[in-house]
Amino acid sequence: MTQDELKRAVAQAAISKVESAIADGEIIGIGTGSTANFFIDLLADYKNDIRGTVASSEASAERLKSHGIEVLELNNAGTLGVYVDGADESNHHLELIKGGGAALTREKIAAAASKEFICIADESKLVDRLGAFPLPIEVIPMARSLVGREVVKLGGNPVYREGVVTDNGNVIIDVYDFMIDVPRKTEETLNNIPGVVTNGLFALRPADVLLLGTPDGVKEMTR
Ligand SMILES: O=C(CO)[C@H](O)[C@H](O)COP(=O)(O)O
Repeated sequence: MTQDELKRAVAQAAISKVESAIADGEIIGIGTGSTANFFIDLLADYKNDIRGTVASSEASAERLKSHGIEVLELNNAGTLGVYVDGADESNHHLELIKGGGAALTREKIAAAASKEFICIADESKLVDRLGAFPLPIEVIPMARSLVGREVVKLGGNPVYREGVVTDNGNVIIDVYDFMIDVPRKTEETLNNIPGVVTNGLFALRPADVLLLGTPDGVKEMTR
């Protein structure tokens, strides 16, 4: 199976998981990225049944609207029934690295606003230890150099993601060669640097369910 076929399979499995939430009139949170895009496209079949969605990026909002699916502001949506999103890495505790698509802050907000976070990924994303994927940090532009120096003090190798501006008007620093032994601690430490909006570790609010696409079918992991 190709990677896209695995992504589509997990997106289909996630659709089955959210059917009851849709029937109950819950608002569905929608992530960002190529796996989330498969989910959005499959969700189009339910556009007449969905009360509303909240998107974690402008790109996902546009894709939802192109299918005729209602998109709400989070401030008007209350608690989300379920949030479905991809990841760049997941460990076996369902702690994640996200933000490869630069949408990490809105993704973290949507996950925090949700009763249940379902992560969808192909099997290449499951790792024993987080950190082979460079850890994204969203940074207020004037703090870029300061944050970079602080990251070096913590042992990371910060690289400015040139040409990328987030939906919130900020920049992204990707941290290479980082030892992430205790993800919750690293998440807190980085978020305490002035100028950091948030970092791409989802350990304080990990996924509740991980649907993993494998050639043998979709595997489900829970915390
Ligand atoms: O965090 C993200 C975007 O900010 C994505 O969920 C992550 O990059 C995975 O993307 P894909 O499904 O394309 O592999």
